[in-house]
Amino acid sequence: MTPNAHLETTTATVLTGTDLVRSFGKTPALRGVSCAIRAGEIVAITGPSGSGKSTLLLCLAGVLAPDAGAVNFGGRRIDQLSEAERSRLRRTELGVLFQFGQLVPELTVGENVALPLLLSGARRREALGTASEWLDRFGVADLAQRYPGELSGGQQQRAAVARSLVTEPRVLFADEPTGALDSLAGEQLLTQLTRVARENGTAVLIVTHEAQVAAYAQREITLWDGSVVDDGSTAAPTEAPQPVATFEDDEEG
Ligand SMILES: Nc1ncnc2c1ncn2[C@@H]1O[C@H](COP(=O)(O)OP(=O)(O)OP(=O)(O)O)[C@@H](O)[C@H]1O
Repeated sequence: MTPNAHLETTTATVLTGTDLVRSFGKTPALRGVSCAIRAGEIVAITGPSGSGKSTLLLCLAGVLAPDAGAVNFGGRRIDQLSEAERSRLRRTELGVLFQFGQLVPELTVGENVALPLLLSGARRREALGTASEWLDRFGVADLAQRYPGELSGGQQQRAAVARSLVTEPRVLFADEPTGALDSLAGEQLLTQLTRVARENGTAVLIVTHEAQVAAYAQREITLWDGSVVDDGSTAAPTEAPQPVATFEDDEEG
């Protein structure tokens, strides 16, 4: 066994927030939040209304700048990037999904899903082909030619999820993604989203106040009044150090 063989079984951290502070006027939303997200893990951000969940998500996604603290993604301080650089990152390596998927009503469902690829310079035919594959993964490929207004809420949100994953981001940020859906449609969406994310190795951060939604996550980060009160790290496999081979072991072996 090599001295660092244990590292090969440790899932790498893909995103970290360190001591994040953010206020809106005199209202503190985050009071020094730190968290680490590993590649491919599905994490729920929970807590009561106003505890800072959405603010944390938006800071980690590079949508909102923290007043203090750092956000590291893939070795880069994304809180220090320009707006143009952050928005490029959100078109490529980070995906963002909101409660209402915000499909563009004038575009077909297929065009909507292809949009992030088109904005990144892909050819129309290829982008539509890839979009159709992603719609298929969410069971709505037959709706590609329709307009968003002709779809149910659940179908629209599945198309929005397909759009948020079409660039195969390393992290998907989802704010109350099932909040506008009935419980059956919400469960279908979460089942498909978590399955596809696992298949692709995409980490997913889901802001939710619903226990049923949090149950789909491997770990729960709980906020209270702008602070983390529990980050589920006792349940996380890499937080508890495992016995590893020492140099002495190697010399003996
Ligand atoms: N754009 C804003 N302008 C002013 N205050 C804001 C803004 N966004 C958030 N806040 C305040 O910051 C605090 C945290 O809000 P945030 O939306 O992050 O909480 P939340 O846990 O996501 O709440 P909810 O579950 O109700 O969506 C709240 O006091 C909220 O009123």
